[in-house]
Amino acid sequence: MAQTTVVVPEVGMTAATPTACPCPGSLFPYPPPRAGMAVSRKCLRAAQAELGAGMFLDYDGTLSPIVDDPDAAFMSETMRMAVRSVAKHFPTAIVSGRCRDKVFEFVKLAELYYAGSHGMDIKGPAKSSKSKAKGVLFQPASEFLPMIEEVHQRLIEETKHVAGAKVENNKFCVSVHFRCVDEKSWGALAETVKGVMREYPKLRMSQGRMVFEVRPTIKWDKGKALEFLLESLGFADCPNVLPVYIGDDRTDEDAFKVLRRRGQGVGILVSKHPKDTSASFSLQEPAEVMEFLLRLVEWKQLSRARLRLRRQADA
Ligand SMILES: O=P(O)(O)OC[C@H]1O[C@H](O[C@H]2O[C@H](CO)[C@@H](O)[C@H](O)[C@H]2O)[C@H](O)[C@@H](O)[C@@H]1O
Repeated sequence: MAQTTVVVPEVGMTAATPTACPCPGSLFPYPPPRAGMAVSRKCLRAAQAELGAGMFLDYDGTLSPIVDDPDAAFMSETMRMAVRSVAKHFPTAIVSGRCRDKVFEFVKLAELYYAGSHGMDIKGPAKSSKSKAKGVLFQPASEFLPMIEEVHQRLIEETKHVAGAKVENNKFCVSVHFRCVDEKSWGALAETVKGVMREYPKLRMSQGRMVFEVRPTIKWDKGKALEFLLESLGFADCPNVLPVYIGDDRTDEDAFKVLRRRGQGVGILVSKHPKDTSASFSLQEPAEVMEFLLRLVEWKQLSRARLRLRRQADA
């Protein structure tokens, strides 16, 4: 059954209900006073103690700033360098609503894992990697490909009269963007999309940041993708592994919930505004995400150097 959603602007949907940080020993509640560096303490401690960690990063709004044109959501070269550096120390995955090929075109790092289409298209690193899950490929919604292609065409046809609307094919799901649509037409556009959805009971509609997202009703989301990746990486039952998931959107909440339920790792919400969230920490914007990643790398390098010195002294 197609899900119905109410159109709300992204700022308007915030709910000022800060969640207390669930991590024992962590220093700052959500949202921290100055999110930027506060958030990194627990992760840094892990890096320092030579514990393993896995980085799971959403793309839009997390690694790249939100822009009007989805095809122009480029990440900066410095952000790319930060992600590349972090991936040298921790297995790193991009978990995005975008089609996997498209997000790879933006990120351009072959050594990462990519989970595109909200986790419905997972692939391990192409480049030589020491990782256990190198050859992994998982597509739980492949039977929906023809239906998604059909609904994509239908949505293009049905929304072509709405100025500013843009339909994006994300392979196992479809996005209908309304960021550039006049606010007065949002309701009508939502009705049009819902009308098409009624013909496809095996698909459902949800709402992201100024976007309607159409996808299969299967029980698969970014949270399931995160669990799949943790399993593939051999991290599932390792208390000394600290997965870090960073994301800005409603769909990232599924991943935050997984971490909370498992009592493993930390979820970090990227938002300038307080929101209802299952994340434990927040960063305000992609620039802070970059700073956080670089700090993590710095501390990891420092801890390695410290360990080397200690070993030399003990020898
Ligand atoms: O899971 P994500 O990587 O965050 O992908 C979610 C959607 O991101 C993109 O749309 C969003 O970013 C666009 C570019 O900044 C912006 O114009 C749009 O309003 C946002 O919703 C992407 O285009 C969608 O297909 C993804 O589903």
